[in-house]
Amino acid sequence: MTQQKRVAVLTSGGDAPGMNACIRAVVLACEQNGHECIGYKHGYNGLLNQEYTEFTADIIHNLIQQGGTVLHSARCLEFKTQEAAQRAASNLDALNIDTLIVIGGDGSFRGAMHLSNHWDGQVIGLPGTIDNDIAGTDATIGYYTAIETAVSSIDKVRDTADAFERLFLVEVMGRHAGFLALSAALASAADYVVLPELFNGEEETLNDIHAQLTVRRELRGNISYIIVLAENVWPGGINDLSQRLNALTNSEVRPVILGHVQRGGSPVSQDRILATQLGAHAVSLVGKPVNAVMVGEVNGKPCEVPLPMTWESTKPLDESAVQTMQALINSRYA
Ligand SMILES: Nc1ncnc2c1ncn2[C@@H]1O[C@H](COP(=O)(O)OP(=O)(O)OP(=O)(O)O)[C@@H](O)[C@H]1O
Ligand SMILES: O=P(O)(O)OC[C@H]1O[C@](O)(CO)[C@@H](O)[C@@H]1O
Repeated sequence: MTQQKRVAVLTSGGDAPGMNACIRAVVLACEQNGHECIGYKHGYNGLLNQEYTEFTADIIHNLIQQGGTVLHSARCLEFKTQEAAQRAASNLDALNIDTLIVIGGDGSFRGAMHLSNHWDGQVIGLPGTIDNDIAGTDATIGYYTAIETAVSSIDKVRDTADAFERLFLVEVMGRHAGFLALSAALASAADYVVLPELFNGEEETLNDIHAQLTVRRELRGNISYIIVLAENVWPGGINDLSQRLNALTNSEVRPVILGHVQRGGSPVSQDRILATQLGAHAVSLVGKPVNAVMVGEVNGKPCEVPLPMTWESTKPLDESAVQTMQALINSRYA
């Protein structure tokens, strides 16, 4: 028989499809285990301003398929201060909260750790970000949906690229990691992909693209060419790369920034299932002697990882995906 606890949940940092599915799982699992559950709104701002909501059956009804987050999200710079963590701790104590569940990215986990250093309660993180840049979990909630969104957009770009036999540059999100760009490039059969993890500098990249494109044109004539560019890699940004490619390849180059579209939309099944399993597992830890951990998933099984590990280790790109990419995309005409 589990002891009844009071649990609070919040979503923080960039929103991700599946955050709602995760909130739903947390609320339902709490109900199942006899815990009470409240939701703080607007990320850590809600914790500082004591802005929260009691969950009702209405809030979680039909929630699993909705994009965004019903609790809203925020980036709260103030939370980095000692005073903020102390205020958050006393706000949690005032509501007799035993466990705080934070759904967010590595920044949100740093915030969770910061709070944990000032609060006696239990803190559990759940990985929610389209970037998939969190060590200790194979995937993050929202990543799979963002891949689908990027791929369906690139498919559309391809139609017009083909019609005009143009070179297109498509910028994909991911902050400083290339997971989303690599997966989107593989699934959309892009012709070239520029990733932060494998970036060898501007000149080398330009020459490489030029060499690949030249062989391709020799073989197939003046056909379309799609380059996926991970955001924040190219020092001068996508327009600079576009102009330089234009001059170098004597081609009409069009830059497309997919942007925040990648954060929206109804979560795909993989994100719903991941969110549901991780949310339920987090609640199974409530009241247990486990603290300041992220609940992630490795090889299909939930696992607990100390929060600092999630940002102190750098998560590598999947090796076999990189090999496939090198064989079929970037070094196709080697
Ligand atoms: N070092 C820190 N100490 C305390 N709080 C932090 C720290 N770093 C981040 N936070 C809190 O976490 C919030 C979210 O962090 P951040 O903006 O980096 O997004 P994230 O959680 O990494 O998600 P995403 O990368 O998907 O946008 C910050 O706005 C801040 O409130
Ligand atoms: O919505 P904002 O604050 O512009 O943040 C954009 C960043 O957030 C993310 O969408 C999620 O971390 C990144 O991919 C992107 O770099």
